[in-house]
Amino acid sequence: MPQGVALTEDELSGVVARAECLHDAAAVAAGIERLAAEITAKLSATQPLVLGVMTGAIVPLGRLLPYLQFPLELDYIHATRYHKSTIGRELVWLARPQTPLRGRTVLLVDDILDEGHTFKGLLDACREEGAEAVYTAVLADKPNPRREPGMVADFIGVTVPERYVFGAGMDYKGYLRNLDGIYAAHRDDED
Ligand SMILES: O=P(O)(O)OC[C@H]1O[C@H](OP(=O)(O)OP(=O)(O)O)[C@H](O)[C@@H]1O
Ligand SMILES: Nc1nc2[nH]cnc2c(=O)[nH]1
Repeated sequence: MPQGVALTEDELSGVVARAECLHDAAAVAAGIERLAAEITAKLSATQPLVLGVMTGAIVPLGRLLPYLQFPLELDYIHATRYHKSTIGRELVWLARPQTPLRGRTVLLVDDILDEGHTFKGLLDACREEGAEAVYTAVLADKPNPRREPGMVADFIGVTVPERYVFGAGMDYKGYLRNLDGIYAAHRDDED
């Protein structure tokens, strides 16, 4: 096994083989197009500042941007609470946006909304920085009974069940973000 690597190729193949495909590549593509249409309808006249929530936003945001054919600025924000694990902990800030938020319409783009603690922290921070309006877009919405009260994404690509999911930007212990579909990990692989 190469140095510094946490999971072997065989272990990762096993995780994928045992997983359930929830949304195949075509369904993910349709979800991205749905997001783009709804975001365009709502925000195309606002010159929004689009903030990708690293790292999970990379794939959905990269796929979304070419469909957003109106003036926008792009920056990123980085806060994490899963740390290559399947269990969320406290939110740790890694990077704040360099673009001033004061008076701006901000669109936060992320891969998944689950318990909502990440978006809660990001929304509070954007408002504290003076954003005029803050919208949220996620590729995958996971309705979770433990969801932070009031946290609902404004724009949703697809819905996933209350399972640990990966692919289309979402990681399994730091891996598998590069799969083109969305998969639910087998219960035995969840911790
Ligand atoms: O709604 P929540 O329960 O707070 O979880 C959602 C967050 O969890 C993941 O981030 P993670 O901390 O794993 O970092 P990542 O973007 O590097 O995957 C995901 O990208 C969301 O930002
Ligand atoms: N990859 C991944 N990240 C998450 N963050 C919160 N829930 C999830 C999930 O189900 N999968």
